[in-house]
Amino acid sequence: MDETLAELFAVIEDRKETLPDDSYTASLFTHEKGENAVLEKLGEESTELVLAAKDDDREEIAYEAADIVYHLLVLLSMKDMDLTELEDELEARR
Ligand SMILES: N=c1c2ncn([C@@H]3O[C@H](COP(=O)(O)OP(=O)(O)OP(=O)(O)O)[C@@H](O)[C@H]3O)c2ncn1[C@@H]1O[C@H](COP(=O)(O)O)[C@@H](O)[C@H]1O
Repeated sequence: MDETLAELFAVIEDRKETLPDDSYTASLFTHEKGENAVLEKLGEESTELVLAAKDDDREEIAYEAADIVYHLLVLLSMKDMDLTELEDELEARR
């Protein structure tokens, strides 16, 4: 899981740097709404996750959770944070 997150974060950082035309990630970094675009996504997907959980829909829970994790990593990158800051916080709670 750590490796998956690290690889995804590296792709996000690359998209931020290179801004390819066909990249959804790049479109979040250049969105006219600024960081609100990713913040709105996180809000919408949190609601969708809650609904999936209430329905006991395991497939939908995994889908929405993945959407949230991806957009969370985009937010960290947007704030020029590193994945280790999240990992350090989680480690400090063990
Ligand atoms: N993990 C993701 C990822 N998760 C979600 N998304 C996009 O986030 C958007 C979510 O929007 P919506 O919630 O409106 O859409 P939805 O989830 O299809 O529909 P609902 O949940 O609303 O029913 C969709 O366009 C998804 O494609 C992602 N886009 C990209 N990635 C990763 O980022 C990499 C780089 O992608 P590009 O930047 O597009 O090259 C990819 O290889 C993936 O590894």
